[in-house]
Amino acid sequence: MTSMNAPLLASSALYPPPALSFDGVTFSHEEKVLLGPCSFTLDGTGPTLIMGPNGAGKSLLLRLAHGLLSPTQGQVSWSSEGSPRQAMVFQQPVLLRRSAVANLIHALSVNNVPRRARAKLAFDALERFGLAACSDTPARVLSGGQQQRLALARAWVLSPQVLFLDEPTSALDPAAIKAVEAAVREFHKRGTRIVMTTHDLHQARRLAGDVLFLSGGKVREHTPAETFFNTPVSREAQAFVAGELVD
Ligand SMILES: Nc1ncnc2c1ncn2[C@@H]1O[C@H](COP(=O)(O)OP(=O)(O)OP(=O)(O)O)[C@@H](O)[C@H]1O
Repeated sequence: MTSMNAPLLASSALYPPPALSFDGVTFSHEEKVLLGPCSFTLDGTGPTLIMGPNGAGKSLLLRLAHGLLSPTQGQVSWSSEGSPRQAMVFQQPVLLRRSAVANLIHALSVNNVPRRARAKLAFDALERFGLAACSDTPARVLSGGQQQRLALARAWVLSPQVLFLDEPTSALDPAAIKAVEAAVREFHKRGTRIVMTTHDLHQARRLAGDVLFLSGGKVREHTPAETFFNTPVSREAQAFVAGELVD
């Protein structure tokens, strides 16, 4: 599912993208602290890859950043005035029961893009993401990789300043993973802030500008990617990079 929560501008994303700050953010459920307290700022060029073992709190952090969850304590803020235009792509894309192109046109319509501009924007995005031949195919009949590219195309037409991706390739084969990574690079080149979770160390090495490493609901490390992979500081990150089983 792609969700937008700021007015859509006709232009592409503005550069540099807004910085994201967590200030003492905690998320608790039934009195149990699941995440935090977390304090960090994402103000580099990224992409930011969020890594850590199962249950570390990666998805919670992404959902708090995107505003799908509210912190129990602390504040999530942006350097921009108000919340930037942002989209989120999930592991399992949520697509409407209609054609690929109609999914994009619907997204443009609900974001108040003028009717006359919608078809061109939609077809251009399908072409960019290698889906031109599938424009009339029902979205839910597309392969998993095509569906994920359609979810990315739907985000693309809305020119987000920030794109969150939660394990977008964990259900895909290598060719589909390559296509999704190429799409992520396209967003990055356009100046969109990318914040993405992955379990895949190789993928993180290919994509990351910086790495935010979580374990046990805490941020253990936030460093440039090179530092994270070559000289991780925390014991947890050292074990993770070494491929040991971390919990
Ligand atoms: N809405 C929620 N309410 C209660 N508990 C939750 C909620 N969302 C997640 N949790 C719990 O919070 C912890 C962190 O979950 P989260 O999904 O963020 O981990 P993760 O690092 O993304 O893990 P994985 O790599 O397995 O996807 C887990 O113990 C999970 O069961």
